[in-house]
Amino acid sequence: MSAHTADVVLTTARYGKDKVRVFRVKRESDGVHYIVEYNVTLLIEGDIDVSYTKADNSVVVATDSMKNITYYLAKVSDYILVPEHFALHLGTHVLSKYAHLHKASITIEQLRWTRITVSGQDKPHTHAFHRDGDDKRVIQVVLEKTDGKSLSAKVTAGIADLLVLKSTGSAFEGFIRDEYTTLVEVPDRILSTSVDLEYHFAPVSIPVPTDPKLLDFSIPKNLGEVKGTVWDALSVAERARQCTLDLFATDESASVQATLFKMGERVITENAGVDQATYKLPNKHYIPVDMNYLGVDNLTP
Ligand SMILES: O=c1[nH]c(=O)c2[nH]c(=O)[nH]c2[nH]1
Repeated sequence: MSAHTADVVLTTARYGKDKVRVFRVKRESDGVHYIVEYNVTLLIEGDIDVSYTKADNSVVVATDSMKNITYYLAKVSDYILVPEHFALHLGTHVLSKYAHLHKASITIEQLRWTRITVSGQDKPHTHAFHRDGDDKRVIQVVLEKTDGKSLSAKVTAGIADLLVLKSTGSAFEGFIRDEYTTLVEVPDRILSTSVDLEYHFAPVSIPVPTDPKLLDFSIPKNLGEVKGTVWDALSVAERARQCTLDLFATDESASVQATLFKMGERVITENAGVDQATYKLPNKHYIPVDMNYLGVDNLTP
């Protein structure tokens, strides 16, 4: 809202449902189960001003209905196992169903569940899983109506809370020394951070579905031809996580900044459809305790 002396106008309006918890088991005929756990946020925009300015609820899709739509699609969508694709399906469904809505923003946070490998068995278990990390996949999809026949889709994906530490292979030297500097230069230090990554896929266009059940959302069949794009989202996510860990482990780090840039470079060069990457690597300090007063050197590794 913006205020003037004479009147107050509504400039933008957006609402929706936060943290819809979704857990889906996909049972294959060979007895193998696939599971996903998501926290889904769905926000919508469109011709909804009168619900704010005139108390007219006739344009309001209840947030409770948004939760039900999310549950319904989680049950019936073929795309549930890939959060980027599920978010595209959910947004496409909502914008096709409600003509007065123009824009949908979906965020999905995916929790880790990895198959247990039972001692003595060569294959991972068919239906038992463990949480093998606190890091999450985070997906954001913004879908907007363009010409009535198609939707423009901006998809970003990434990682949150991937906690890493290395006990050597990291230096920090040569930085500005002036009257504010107390930090000691070190050729070798412990480096730890909680990795936060967001990468942008090149924008895509999605046809508006014509099926009465609005479930004819479809993605290209031949994933081989789309390596590194949004249609290859699971492999992109695996490569992004693995190259982040690889670089963190192997880079002789001159600084967080220099290591961060190398990570971003790898994410972009390994994935043809990714045109931008943003890392946040907050330094988690492990400062050695000075024990020289006890005659013990704890400052030299
Ligand atoms: O890799 C680092 N970059 C910095 O900019 C910085 N600043 C700081 O105090 N320690 C570090 N480490």
